[in-house]
Amino acid sequence: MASITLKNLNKIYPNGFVSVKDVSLTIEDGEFVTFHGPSGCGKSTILRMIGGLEDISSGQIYLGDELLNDILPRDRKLAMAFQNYRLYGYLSAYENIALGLKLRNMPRNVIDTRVKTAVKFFGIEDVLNKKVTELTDAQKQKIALCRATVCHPKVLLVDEDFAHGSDELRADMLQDIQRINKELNLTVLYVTNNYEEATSLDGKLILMKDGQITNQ
Ligand SMILES: Nc1ncnc2c1ncn2[C@@H]1O[C@H](COP(=O)(O)OP(=O)(O)OP(=O)(O)O)[C@@H](O)[C@H]1O
Repeated sequence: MASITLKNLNKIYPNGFVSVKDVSLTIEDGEFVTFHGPSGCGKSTILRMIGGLEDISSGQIYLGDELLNDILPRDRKLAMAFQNYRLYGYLSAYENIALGLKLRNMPRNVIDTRVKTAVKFFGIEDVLNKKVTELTDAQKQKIALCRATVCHPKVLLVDEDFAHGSDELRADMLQDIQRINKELNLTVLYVTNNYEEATSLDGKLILMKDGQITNQ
């Protein structure tokens, strides 16, 4: 089950700043959930805590019945699409997509099938053997999404800074993550500062202010 449950989640930084205040929330399996609020309201902090990139000060995060608090990020069955893609320029698109599968010691034929299925899904079969440095930003963005989905995560976490650079890249990314939600049945959590965008997306909208959810 890919539901996410946040129970009384708090994030207090060492300087005493409370970024997330007692947030409780249930996200159902397969939902597309958009977090929106002004800069600094804590929405990215929530995403980073779910992904395991930020320590939790108190509270619990569950994926289905599984408590995630003390599970390493790579073992959480979540994929993250954040800024900079973290692609390796000297490797080919294929090698970048396959990286996580290789680290998990998957058999070569399984890796091959998964990589080819992923590029087909995103319509970029033609770039498989190119080095990342030879790709356009639009292709790099899709390669990053291939890499995020190829490990068959249950949930995809996307921060809006993933699509940086142009409106076109952003529109592409939104289209892709909605397809990932609908066609691959992944639960998607998306963080955005843009109100019009947030209200135009299908699914659940979570509004935040000063570390709290305001529309519950
Ligand atoms: N290490 C830190 N120490 C103290 N405060 C921090 C630290 N990291 C982040 N913050 C503060 O926590 C608050 C929430 O940050 P967060 O990145 O979650 O905001 P956000 O709502 O996603 O905004 P943005 O869209 O600008 O990223 C901000 O006010 C930020 O300044």
